[in-house]
Amino acid sequence: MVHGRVIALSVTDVRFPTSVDQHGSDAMHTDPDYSAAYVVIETDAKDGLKGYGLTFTLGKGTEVVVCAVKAFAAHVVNKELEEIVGNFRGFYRQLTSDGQLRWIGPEKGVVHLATAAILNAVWDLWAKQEGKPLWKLLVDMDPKKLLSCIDFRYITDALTEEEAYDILKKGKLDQKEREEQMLKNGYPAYTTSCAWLGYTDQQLKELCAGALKDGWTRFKVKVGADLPDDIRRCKLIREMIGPDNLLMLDANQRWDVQEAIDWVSKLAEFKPLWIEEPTSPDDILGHATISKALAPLEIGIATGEQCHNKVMFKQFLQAKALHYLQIDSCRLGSVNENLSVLLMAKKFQIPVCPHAGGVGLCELVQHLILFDYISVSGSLENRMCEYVDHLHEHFKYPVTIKKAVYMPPQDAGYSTEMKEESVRQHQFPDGDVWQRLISGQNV
Ligand SMILES: C[C@H](O)[C@@H](O)[C@@H](O)[C@H](O)C(=O)O
Ligand SMILES: [Mg+2]
Repeated sequence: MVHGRVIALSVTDVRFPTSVDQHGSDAMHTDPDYSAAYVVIETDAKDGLKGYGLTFTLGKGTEVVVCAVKAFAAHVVNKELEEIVGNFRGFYRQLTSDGQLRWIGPEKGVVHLATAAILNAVWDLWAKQEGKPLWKLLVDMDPKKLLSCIDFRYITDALTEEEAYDILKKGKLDQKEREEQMLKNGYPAYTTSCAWLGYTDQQLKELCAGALKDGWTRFKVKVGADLPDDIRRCKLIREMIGPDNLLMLDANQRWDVQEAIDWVSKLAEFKPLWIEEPTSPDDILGHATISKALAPLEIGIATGEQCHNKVMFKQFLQAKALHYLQIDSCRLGSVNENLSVLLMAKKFQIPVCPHAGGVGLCELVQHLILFDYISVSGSLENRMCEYVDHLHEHFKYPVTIKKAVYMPPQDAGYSTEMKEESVRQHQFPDGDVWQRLISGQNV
């Protein structure tokens, strides 16, 4: 049973200067400082457990999200935890329907990122109080209880609560076997760490050679800024990984619709499995057009890391505008909204291949994809979870990757907790790391 009354919610602006070495760089985000609005929830319960939550942001964006989290705090503080998770659908609705904050969303952008950070902390605390890793809390949960966490408003034309219940009931069959399989073999992953856009060819070669040695067989390359560069880099990486390993491309929204079709056609010889975010993440029909045009080349469309909410995912699915659905643990309204998207993907038979990386995204999303496999999709076909090898050392319960698979986390919670020392040092602008940078150079 959950217990305790929330007595405090704090939020910290935590930033890592990853742009200095071009880690995380792509065709649109050329100077990304991986950052998080980091939330801690305390209760008056005697167990002393705290809930930790975050949303992933980049540099300056963090201060705006921090402001939004503070604006939401009154909804959480002084509430009994039981009141929150006992009617989680209602609480989700309460946050997303705040009569004043809704105007600057609704359910999208900064307010939605803030909602994610807060609710991620609530889920962490819930799982900790139950003494289970979050994926296991979800796997063990009764379908009716799971459904009571989801707000179905706006999606019932695509997925009714009854249909969702049937999916979850079927998901219970052979669940135990799939759980054991995950505990033994882990969940398949791909790596993006070898080929950020700002890396030199030499770096790309070295990182790729290292990754192959570590057993990686699936690689994502950033493209979209300069075609001759893309051709050279794709050729290099395809030569290194050979014809049988998988190659994915990510343009991070760089092109117009026709431009995307023309550009990707010129990279078809490198046999990419998918092109990710070829155009504006909001352009559902544009993605559908690109998808049709690239079908003869057998290149799929992947998107989702900047898909605002379940309504957009619904339309992407209805319009047949994507082949690989990339949920994000911090862009949607936490586990609650992600559950609805996993269920819609199951109904539309589209594989979920989560977005991860950034700071903390691998730690969080591994729980969701494990639940998806064990209790919803039951399939590994065309499925893999992104992995990026940065900043795990700042987490108290970092991911365990073994030979290119995620091994299920065992510690109670949502793996969201950062090391106190890391938070202190990277707090912006007062942490030591930033003070040193500010005194030495302009940031
Ligand atoms: C700014 C970030 O590193 C993005 O480039 C990254 O999340 C990326 O789109 C990805 O798919 O991993
Ligand atoms: Mg991407």
